[in-house]
Amino acid sequence: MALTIGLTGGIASGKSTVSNMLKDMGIVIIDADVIARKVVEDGQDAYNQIVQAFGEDILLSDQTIDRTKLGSIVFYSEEKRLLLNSIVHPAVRKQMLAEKEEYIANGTSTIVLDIPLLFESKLTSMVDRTILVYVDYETQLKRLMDRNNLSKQDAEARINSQMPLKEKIPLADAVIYNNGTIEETRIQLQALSKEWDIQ
Ligand SMILES: CC(C)(COP(=O)(O)OP(=O)(O)OC[C@H]1O[C@@H](n2cnc3c(N)ncnc32)[C@H](O)[C@@H]1O)[C@@H](O)C(=O)NCCC(=O)NCCS
Ligand SMILES: Nc1ncnc2c1ncn2[C@@H]1O[C@H](COP(=O)(O)OP(=O)(O)OP(=O)(O)O)[C@@H](O)[C@H]1O
Repeated sequence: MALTIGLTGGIASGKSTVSNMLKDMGIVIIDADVIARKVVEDGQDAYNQIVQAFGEDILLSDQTIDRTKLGSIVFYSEEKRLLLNSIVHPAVRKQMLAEKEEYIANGTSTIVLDIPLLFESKLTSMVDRTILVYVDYETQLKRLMDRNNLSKQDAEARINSQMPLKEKIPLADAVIYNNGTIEETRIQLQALSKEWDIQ
């Protein structure tokens, strides 16, 4: 029987770093962020709904969604964020489930769903077990500011739009602590892979 694992964390906590390690081990990854980009491409239902809800001001000259602009709206307004979530999340969920079922039908033994908002959106029923990639707040803030070239204020707005990582620890079946080096993270993942027979 297939094992479906939900990989979660916070923004810039190291999910992609861990999911790339899993990919290198040959594990199948379904990435919610990648799907969330696809379902808002021009011509998709969610695209039309976003333009209707947020106006044409959030479009770039090539008619694609200006993600920086939309981000600067939704990360500073819970109301707008919930509105965007209500448009995008059902389409993401549907696509993730379809991909998961296809992999299961093809006999894949382990499937990892990389979902940043797994706990916030109460999606744990989609998976058998959960892994949290944890970093402390200061490290998360610094890595996010460096990676996305964000001001402290913008980085904090993004972090604060999610459930605090500390509150996710008791909700997860396993925690990978990513404050240290990449190598230290890899060692924790290898130990967990052995324990859970991830292959
Ligand atoms: C707001 C948007 C336009 C910003 O785009 P941008 O390219 O700058 O960021 P990207 O999509 O790569 O997301 C980066 C990270 O931001 C965080 N994040 C994204 N959306 C949200 C949200 N609605 N609430 C909390 N955190 C979020 C996640 O940790 C994600 O990994 C975009 O994130 C979006 O459309 N979000 C709504 C869909 C969503 O919730 N996606 C997350 C997983 S389904
Ligand atoms: N152990 C580590 N040591 C140093 N830098 C790290 C470590 N882990 C991750 N990083 C860096 O921190 C940043 C965030 O990591 P990563 O992209 O893996 O996070 P993420 O959780 O996938 O983020 P998001 O969901 O926002 O895309 C990246 O620039 C990455 O290179």
